[in-house]
Amino acid sequence: MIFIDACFGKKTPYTPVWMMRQAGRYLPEYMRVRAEAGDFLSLCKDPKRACEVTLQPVDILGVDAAILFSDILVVPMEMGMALRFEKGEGPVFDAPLETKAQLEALHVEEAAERLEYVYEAIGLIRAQLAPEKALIGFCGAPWTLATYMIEGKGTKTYALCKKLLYSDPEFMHAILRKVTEVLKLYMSRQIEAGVDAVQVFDSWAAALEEPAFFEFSWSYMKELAAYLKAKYPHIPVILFPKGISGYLDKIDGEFDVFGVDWSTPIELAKEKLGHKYVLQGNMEPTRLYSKEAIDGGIEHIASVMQNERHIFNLGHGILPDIPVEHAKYFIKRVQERTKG
Ligand SMILES: Cc1c2[nH]c(c1CCC(=O)O)Cc1[nH]c(c(CCC(=O)O)c1C)Cc1[nH]c(c(CCC(=O)O)c1C)Cc1[nH]c(c(C)c1CCC(=O)O)C2
Repeated sequence: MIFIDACFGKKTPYTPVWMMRQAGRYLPEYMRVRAEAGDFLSLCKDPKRACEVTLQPVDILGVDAAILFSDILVVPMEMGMALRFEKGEGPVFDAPLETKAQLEALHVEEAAERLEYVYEAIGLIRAQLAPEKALIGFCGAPWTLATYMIEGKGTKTYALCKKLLYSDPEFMHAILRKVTEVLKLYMSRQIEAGVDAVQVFDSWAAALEEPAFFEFSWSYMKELAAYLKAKYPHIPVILFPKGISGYLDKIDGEFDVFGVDWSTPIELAKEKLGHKYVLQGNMEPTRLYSKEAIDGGIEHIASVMQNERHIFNLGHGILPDIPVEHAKYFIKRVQERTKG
């Protein structure tokens, strides 16, 4: 698998490419299956349909890896927090985490068991995916999951999380420790079900100042990655802490690929981390609105990375109103430009 070779820094015939959020609303085929399923969470819990939408971008766009279709928030949901997705509002936990008793009541082993529908989807996908294409499993970082669990929904200020973090850091650590324990079990089960690589999304890493990032986010990412690398050395681990270009000097730990977000200059990531980790990324996702902008973005990244120790991707998820034709163009142009 060229994607897996690239994760381990091996030379590949071209730079493999996939897109974060590649299974999603910009694809009419996805919208059709979601409508059949009823709603988004029902789709996540339906292994056959989750398999179908995971495979769509591989068939339609020709990406080199599939990413499991699910959501990071199924983990706190199966730990026992009721979750709904509201139109225009995004995810909502109606009873956000406020007290130690609530934390105490959340499940660990049972949560990993209840996520059986994810493992079942992985089995179906791996059986249908072409052998040369990789299947990426994923989870949210403990910090990013904790932001939703504490705020109850997306937030601009992270006020509740930060109030807790600075006023009762021990409680914050207790939350992060419990989530990390579930993620160790969950990612082990994903690997045993058949994923070829795993990515941890720390979408809200940039909410934290430097010492807080290393204490409350990165330490748990590293702990999870080290656990998985010790247990499954053949499975590449990709870490994606979004928006932390100012902290790159202090990034370390046992993992294979560092996900570079679009706000971090790729030259800077290469200088600071390129010798230690394979880099993934980092085209500005809104460049997909224009073919000229796509060409310019690819040219810049390809000329810096030179088809070495690199996986092409966007620097965050694809937006729902991107024309499918432009997404196809991006994938094809990367594969052509990086040949040889
Ligand atoms: C923060 C986060 C979430 N989910 C995820 C993250 C981290 C990645 C990132 O930073 O983008 C991760 C995620 N969510 C989804 C995937 C599937 C795999 C993929 O194609 O990348 C992955 C990897 C499907 C999804 N997850 C969601 C959708 C849209 C649901 C729909 O309307 O069908 C999809 C395809 C819903 C979701 N899920 C989440 C939000 C905030 C939303 C609502 C956003 C919106 O409404 O646009 C939480």
